[in-house]
Amino acid sequence: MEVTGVYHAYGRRAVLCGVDLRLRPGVLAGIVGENGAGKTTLLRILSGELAPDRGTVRHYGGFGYCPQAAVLNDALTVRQHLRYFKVAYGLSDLVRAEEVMETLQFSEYADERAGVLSGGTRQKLNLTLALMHHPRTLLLDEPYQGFDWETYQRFWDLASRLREDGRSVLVVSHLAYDAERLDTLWRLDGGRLHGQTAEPTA
Ligand SMILES: Nc1ncnc2c1ncn2[C@@H]1O[C@H](COP(=O)(O)OP(=O)(O)OP(=O)(O)O)[C@@H](O)[C@H]1O
Repeated sequence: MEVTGVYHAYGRRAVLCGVDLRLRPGVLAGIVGENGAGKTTLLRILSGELAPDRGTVRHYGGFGYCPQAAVLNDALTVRQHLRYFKVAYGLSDLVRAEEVMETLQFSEYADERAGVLSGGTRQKLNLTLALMHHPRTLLLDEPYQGFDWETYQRFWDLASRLREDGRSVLVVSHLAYDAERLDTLWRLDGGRLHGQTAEPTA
């Protein structure tokens, strides 16, 4: 993924003021920033949900986007969500989705309606829906909110395996607890990305 000169304002409020970012294959990267720094705005632009005022975003291959708030239909079961997304992604089977469910350990909820799931389990489903087509690039907005400690560890194992498999993963969070797990960490401040590691521009 390659991002060049992205600007965005809501009315007169400038939020992004020239964001440049390159994500190579096999890189696990993070963006941190204070509340209101523009992290979600940036991810919405990277995913194509929001058009930037200026600048370009190029994806090389498919990407998955896990938004901060799960977009689930409370009346549908977990399995129905998977079937719906299988069609949307044009997949021939649910093998990858089932693998992710096993890793996150919520396969036993397959026939539960989303409306009765706990916050953490909804987030597991949200993440599975973003991952199930095995995208080249993954964009994750606060992906582990609501996860218990064990699930949190499993999430990072999953992210490491994706990296080993040559995928790129971008995790956006308001806290940098996980800096040592990342290849690259940027801070979003003043509408721009600032490098935080020895190799700031992966
Ligand atoms: N649709 C919108 N219309 C107007 N202003 C918006 C809109 N969305 C976000 N903003 C403003 O843009 C700024 C950046 O918001 P954004 O949600 O991108 O920040 P964030 O870094 O993700 O914050 P948080 O950590 O609290 O989730 C904030 O001041 C917010 O109030």
